[in-house]
Amino acid sequence: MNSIELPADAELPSRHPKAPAPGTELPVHYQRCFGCGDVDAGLHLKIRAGEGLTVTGLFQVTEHHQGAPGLAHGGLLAAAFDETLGSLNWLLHTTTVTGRLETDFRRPVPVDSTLHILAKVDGLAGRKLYVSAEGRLNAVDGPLALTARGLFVKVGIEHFVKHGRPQDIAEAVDERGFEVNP
Ligand SMILES: CCCCCCCC(=O)SCCNC(=O)CCNC(=O)[C@H](O)C(C)(C)COP(=O)(O)OP(=O)(O)OC[C@H]1O[C@@H](n2cnc3c(N)ncnc32)[C@H](O)[C@@H]1OP(=O)(O)O
Repeated sequence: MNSIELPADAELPSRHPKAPAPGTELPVHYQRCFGCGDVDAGLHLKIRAGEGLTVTGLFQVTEHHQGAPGLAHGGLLAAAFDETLGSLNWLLHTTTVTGRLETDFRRPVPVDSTLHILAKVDGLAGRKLYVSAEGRLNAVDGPLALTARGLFVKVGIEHFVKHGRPQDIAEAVDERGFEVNP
């Protein structure tokens, strides 16, 4: 239950034929999402489809994201990785949720930095999607600040309907016929 190692039977899934073209900015998957949505206190991540099974995320670190004076809070950086890794769903046209996320903090991230995140799919085994990412400071080839590995688990729409706060589910259904991920 605790391992995030790519299992021997994992295979690289195919990019979905209707995946957004490389370079396309991915739509907000839920307006009130803390990671990508239109939320005052949110992360306001900008995520684009990349080549193959990759996406890129841009996280502008502001003074609202501090954990120590002038430095980004580690939990928020992990959240930025969670969101970017979760956005790989768009390439597969599947719905997954985070089962496990390991984040290695290799270098402090100052306020006013732009974190360039590159996330990729490493393999799929049954419902388990193995993913990884790296984050670099201020340029795609900037200093390496974070790396992460994640295990996302495929779920059906009932996951959200069953567990989500009813009033938010009802509003989401009203707004767009309920769709959380692509
Ligand atoms: C565009 C979208 C962007 C979205 C970005 C944001 C993404 C998120 O933050 S999602 C929110 C955070 N995550 C959650 O709330 C998930 C909470 N957890 C759950 O709901 C459940 O534990 C869930 C769905 C992950 C798995 O439960 P369930 O469906 O019953 O499946 P279960 O049988 O337990 O697990 C399936 C497989 O995954 C494995 N697994 C599940 N969790 C873990 C884990 N933490 N570590 C290792 N393996 C795990 C199980 O061992 C099992 O493996 P196998 O098939 O080999 O037996």
